[in-house]
Amino acid sequence: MPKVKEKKTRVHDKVAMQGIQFNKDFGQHILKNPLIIQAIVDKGCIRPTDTVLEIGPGTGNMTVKILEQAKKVIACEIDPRLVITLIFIPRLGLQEVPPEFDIKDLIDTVLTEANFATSRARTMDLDDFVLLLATFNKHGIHFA
Ligand SMILES: C[S@@+](CC[C@H](N)C(=O)[O-])C[C@H]1O[C@@H](n2cnc3c(N)ncnc32)[C@H](O)[C@@H]1O
Repeated sequence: MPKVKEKKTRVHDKVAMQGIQFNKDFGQHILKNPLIIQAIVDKGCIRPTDTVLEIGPGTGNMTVKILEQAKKVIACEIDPRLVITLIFIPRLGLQEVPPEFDIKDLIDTVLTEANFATSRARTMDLDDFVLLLATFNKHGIHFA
C-alpha cells in the first residue's frame, strides 16, 4: 500500500521556522500528525456548547481542532515563547496568569472555607454540593 505523507500542521511549521527549541523539562513533545490530533479530540465527544480547559496547548495544534467542536477553549500554557504562537489562533482569548497565582492554594482556600477540606464526595448531599459550588463561584471559579 502506498505510504500517505501527512501534512504537518500550520502552527507547528510556524514554530519550526522561528527555530524555537522545545524544552523537555516542560514535557514539550509537540503532536504533529493531524490525524492523531483529530482522533484524540474526537474521543472527547465535545459538544458545541462545551467550554474546554486545555492545559499545555503548546503550539496550539490541538487547540484549533478543539475550537472546531467547542463553544470556547480556555488554554493554559506555561511557556511564553509558545503563548506567542497562540496569538494567531482565532477565537482563542489570551489572558496572562500572574506568577504568584497558584490554583492548588485557591482550591484549598475554597474547600477550607466551605468546610469540605476533609469531606469525600460520596458523603455530600445536594445542599453541600450547592454550597461548594457557591464558594467556588465567590472565588471566581465558575462551572458550566
Ligand atoms: C506534551 S506538550 C503538549 C503540547 C500540545 N498539547 C500538543 O498536543 O502538541 C505539553 C505542554 O504543556 C506545557 N506545560 C508544561 N507544564 C505546564 C504547566 N504547569 N502549566 C501549563 N502548561 C504547561 C508545555 O510547555 C507544553 O507546551
